[in-house]
Amino acid sequence: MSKISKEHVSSLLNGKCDDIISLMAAANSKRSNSTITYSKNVFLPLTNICRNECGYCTFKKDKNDSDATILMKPTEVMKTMHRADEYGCREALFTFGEHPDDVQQVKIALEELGFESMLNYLHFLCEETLNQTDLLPHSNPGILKKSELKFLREVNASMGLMLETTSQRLMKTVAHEKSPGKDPKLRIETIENAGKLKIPFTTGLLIGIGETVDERAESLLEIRKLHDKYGHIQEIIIQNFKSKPGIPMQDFKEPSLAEMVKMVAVTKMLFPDAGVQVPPNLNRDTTQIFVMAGADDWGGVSPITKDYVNPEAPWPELDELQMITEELGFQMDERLPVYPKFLSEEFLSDKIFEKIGKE
Ligand SMILES: O=c1nc2n(C[C@H](O)[C@H](O)[C@H](O)CO)c3cc(O)ccc3cc-2c(=O)[nH]1
Ligand SMILES: C[C@H]1O[C@@H](n2cnc3c(N)ncnc32)[C@H](O)[C@@H]1O
Ligand code: MET
Ligand code: SF4
Repeated sequence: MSKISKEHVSSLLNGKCDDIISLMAAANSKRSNSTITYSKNVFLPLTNICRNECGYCTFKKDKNDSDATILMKPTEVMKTMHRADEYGCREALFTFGEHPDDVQQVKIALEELGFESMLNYLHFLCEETLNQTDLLPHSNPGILKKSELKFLREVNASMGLMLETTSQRLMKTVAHEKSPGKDPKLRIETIENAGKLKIPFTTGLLIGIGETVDERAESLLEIRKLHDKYGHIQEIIIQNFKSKPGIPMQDFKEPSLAEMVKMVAVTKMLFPDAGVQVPPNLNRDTTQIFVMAGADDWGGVSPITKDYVNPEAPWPELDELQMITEELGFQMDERLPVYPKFLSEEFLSDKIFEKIGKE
């Protein structure tokens, strides 16, 4: 499968009705069992200050905005963490703006707490999480250097970075023109370094931000290439762009159901050895179709926090997810933020391995 050409992938992504139905059936047959996995998580948006300005994002705030979170304090983070622990959550998802400490206000807030940098603070919070709760950290803080990945690996069960797209062209369009951190070269480098360091890794694509079908094919093949080389990709998120009032891309058309179905099915065809996630909260009415097209993971679902990146899209209740899963003849299966095949000393730091091993 890894020898498949870009032309072939593009032609699958351009398929019409009958082709799509065959593609869905083929992708559905690639699943390894009849379970749809999910992770019970808590979302910790440590800061919404970000050096980038993606044309689709409402998460990032300006430092002067009244609703900016310059920095969540340790007491606030750990209070939410303990509540998550009581609810039985197992994943602490640390997602926030990229290089926030380039901004003076964040830098000062960190210094007041005694931290030199955002990543030192993140490391501290991950360690506190491991020491005080049963949750396992999964951090997704944007692009990282190899040394930074190595430092965070000690205290993360897995890490994540959306590739978004391999399209260099989008660096000159409204999607990414103000986002140096979305340069595909830098994102690929981060994912590659995570592979060298044997970090179980979640990545994904954002569909509908101006990329062409060929560029979608190229993006999938790039992830396939990285996974062939390092074997560290645990999950691929196929995320559909949601238009929101006030964003620079508000007039962009959201991807159609057919486009998304083809994308999900082709992803499962190319990655029978990884989870394929379509966020259920962004597809309330169409979620089951993606399962029929080969998706096998619901991602992080939180009983106590919202999706701060898409706050207008509440996560379905677990009961509802269970109903729509079982209606299709599948079973829900809770997973940790690290997939079972990576539960080894090779892919986990001593600290994480010991913590999980004690269960
Ligand atoms: O709830 C969300 N979880 C997001 N997650 C978490 C994800 O849903 C799950 O927690 C992972 O499946 C954990 O393995 C991300 C994880 C990444 O590594 C990279 C990007 C995302 C993006 C989101 C997101 O927009 N919303
Ligand atoms: C955390 C992830 O959320 C995604 N993201 C950011 N903004 C949007 C949007 N408007 N619609 C869908 N996904 C979005 C990006 O892919 C980012 O990496
Ligand atoms: N800012 C990071 C990125 O875009 C994390 C997700 S968006 C809040 O990669
Ligand atoms: S998507 Fe991430 S990198 Fe882009 S502006 Fe939003 S927070 Fe920053």
